[in-house]
Amino acid sequence: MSKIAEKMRAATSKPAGAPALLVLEDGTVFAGTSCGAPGEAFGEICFNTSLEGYLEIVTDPSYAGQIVVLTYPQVGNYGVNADDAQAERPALRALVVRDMCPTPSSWRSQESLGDYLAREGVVAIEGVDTRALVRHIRDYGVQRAVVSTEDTDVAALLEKVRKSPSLVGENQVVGVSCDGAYSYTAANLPASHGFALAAPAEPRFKVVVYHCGVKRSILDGLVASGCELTVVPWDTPAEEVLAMSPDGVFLSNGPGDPEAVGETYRQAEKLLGKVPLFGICLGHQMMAKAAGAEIDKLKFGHHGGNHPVQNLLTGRVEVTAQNHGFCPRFQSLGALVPELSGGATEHAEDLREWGRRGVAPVVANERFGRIRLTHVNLDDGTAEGFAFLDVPAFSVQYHPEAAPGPTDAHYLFTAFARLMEGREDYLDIDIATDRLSGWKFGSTAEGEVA
Ligand SMILES: NC(=O)CC[C@H](N)C(=O)O
Repeated sequence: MSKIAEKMRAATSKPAGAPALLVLEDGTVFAGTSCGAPGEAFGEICFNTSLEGYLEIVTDPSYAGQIVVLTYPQVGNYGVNADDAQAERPALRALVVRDMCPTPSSWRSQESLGDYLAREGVVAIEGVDTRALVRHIRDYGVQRAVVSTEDTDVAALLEKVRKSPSLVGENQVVGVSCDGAYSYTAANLPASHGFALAAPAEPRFKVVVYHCGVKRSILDGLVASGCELTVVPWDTPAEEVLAMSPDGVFLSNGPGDPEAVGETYRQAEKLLGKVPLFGICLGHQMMAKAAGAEIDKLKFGHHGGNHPVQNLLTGRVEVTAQNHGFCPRFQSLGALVPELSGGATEHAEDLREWGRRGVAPVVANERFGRIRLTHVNLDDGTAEGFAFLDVPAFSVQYHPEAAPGPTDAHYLFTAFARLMEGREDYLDIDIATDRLSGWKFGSTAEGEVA
C-alpha cells in the first residue's frame, strides 16, 4: 500500500464496534459489529430501499415490531436533525446497515445516527452484506429475526428467535398511539419541514385524527391543506368523535397487523357515511376492513421511495413512498358494477389490467354502496387506493406525505380539503398545478405557472 493510501485509510477507518450477530428464523446468520445501543432485539425483518431519509425511516412508528434493513449502503453521512423525526422516539426494534458513518457532514446535523440510536436504546448492526440479506428476504419472505450484541451463541439465538412472537395477530398500535387528545395546528409546524415550502392554507376545517402511530409529516400535510387537528387515541369511540362535530376525520398510518386493530376499524365502520373520511396506509386498511375486505400479507412488503402507482382516474403515474406489509384485496369488497367498470362483469386477477383498459372499476359493497378502485401498484398489481361513491370517504395504501420520498402525491391532502367542501370532483386534481404537489414545478398558490 502506498504511503498516501495508508494515510487515507488511517484517516477514514473507525474504531471497530463490539461484535454483533443477526440471526433469521430460517437459520441464516450474518456477523457484524454494533453501531447503536447494546442489547438483543427481536422482530420481523424487512428492508427499505430509500436512498435517503434514514431518520424519517427510523422514527416512523409504523416500524414498531420490525427490524429494518437499509439497502442504501452508506448510512448516517448527513447526521441527524430532530426536525426530520416522525415521532418523539423510534419504535422499530433494530436497524441493520452495511456501513454506518461516524463522522457526519452537514450544516443541519445535530449528532451522528449511531449516537442517536445509542441514546434512544435502538440496537443496530453494521458490516452486514445487505445485498445478500435483501436478496434472501426477497426469495424467502419476511420472517422473525434477532440482532444481538450480547449473545454470541448462534444456536441459542436461533432457538430464541423461533420462540419469539410473530408480528401477525399482534396489536402494535397500542404501543405507539397517544395517551389522550391533543391539538395540532400551524403553530406546530417545524421550521425546516418540506410542507413549509407551501405556506399552510388558512385553517378552514376541524379534523379529528385517529392516532394509530401517526407520522408527523402527515399532520403537517393536513395542516398545510387547511385543517386544525384534534389528535385522539386509536380506540376513541366514534360517538365521542362525532360529538366534537368535526368537518372530517382522518385515519392514520400505524404498525403491525390490521386484523388486530379492531377497536379502530369498528369506529371507522360507525363513521363511514356520517362524516368525510380520509385514510393513509393502516388507515386505508381500517376503512377497507370496515367495508368487510379481506387482507393479504405481502411476501416482503413495500418499503421505499420509488414505488410506481397508477392513478386510474387520470391515467397518470405517481412515484410514491410506501411502507406496508399488508394489503386489502379490492376483489373482496363486492361484485363489479358493469356499467361503471367499462362493461366488465368479471374481476381482473391482476389489477394493472384496469390501467391498460383505461377503466377505474367499481364494486357494489353490501354495507357502504359503490366503491371505486382509484390507484394500482405497477410493480405487483396490488390495490393502492379506494374511493367510496355513496359516502364521502377515500383512502390510499401509500404515503402522500413522503418523508422520506417523492412528493408527487401531496395533492391527496388537497383532495381531502375538497372532499370536506363537498366537491364531487375532489380527486380530479392536476398534480402539476396543485398547491401542495405543484410548487416544485414553479407554480403559484393559485395554480398558475409563475
Ligand atoms: N405504514 C403503515 O401504516 C403500515 C400499515 C400496516 N401496519 C402494514 O404493514 O401493512
